[in-house]
Amino acid sequence: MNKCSQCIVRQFSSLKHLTKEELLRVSACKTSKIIKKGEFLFEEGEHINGVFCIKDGVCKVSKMSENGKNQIINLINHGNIIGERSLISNEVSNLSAIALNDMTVCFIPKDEIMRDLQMNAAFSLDVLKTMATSLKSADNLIVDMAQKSVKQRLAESLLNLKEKFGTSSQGVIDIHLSREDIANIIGTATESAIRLLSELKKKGIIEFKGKDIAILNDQELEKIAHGF
Ligand SMILES: Nc1ncnc2c1ncn2[C@@H]1O[C@@H]2COP(=O)(O)O[C@H]2[C@H]1O
Repeated sequence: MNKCSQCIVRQFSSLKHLTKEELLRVSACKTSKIIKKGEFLFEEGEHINGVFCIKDGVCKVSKMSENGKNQIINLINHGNIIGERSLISNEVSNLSAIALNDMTVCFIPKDEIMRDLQMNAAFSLDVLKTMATSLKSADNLIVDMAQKSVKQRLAESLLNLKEKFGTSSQGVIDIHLSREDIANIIGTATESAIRLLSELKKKGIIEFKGKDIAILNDQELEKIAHGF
């Protein structure tokens, strides 16, 4: 079994604050899992009973509304922990998490994480900091949804995706998203997302390489994102 103390992604998450003894206990009770592209880590309404530490791969966290529309709240990659909110609030998960590509994750059971949260203030504070940051991004998402046009949200999302995932050697944004995923990030119908992407392509601002997208003119996209 891989030891948490030797895990390279630990430095990116709150787990970096755990002591040697705490890490040994976590290593002893965690389970490593491979989650294939398209599989659920957990579903909305499920008792997760622990947290997932993402070692490799990316998942989307999303919520299904009553009218059957799916809103992607965030894309979460390696070095992050997910599932901490419902663990702390002792509720079922408010969101689903689905793998966007093959993932390697470690599941740490609730009892161990609760014990660490109670005993290790630096760890708890870091978990709080992460939750505060994601609350801030959720604030921004609400305002963007209410005040920005779909076109602005698309431009902003493409720039954010490029910043977060970088570009591959082919020059495309280095995360494979379906057109439906893009629509679910910006909160519109898939057909509208496709139409707006084609408009950006016609203007030479982006280009398609297969299903993937390369940004050719960041400045123009910034202008659109700001409503110009
Ligand atoms: N805006 C966000 N940014 C990053 N992570 C989030 C965001 N919203 C939810 N999550 C994570 O997704 C998880 C879904 O299950 P939980 O609510 O237990 O815990 C949540 C967080 O770990």
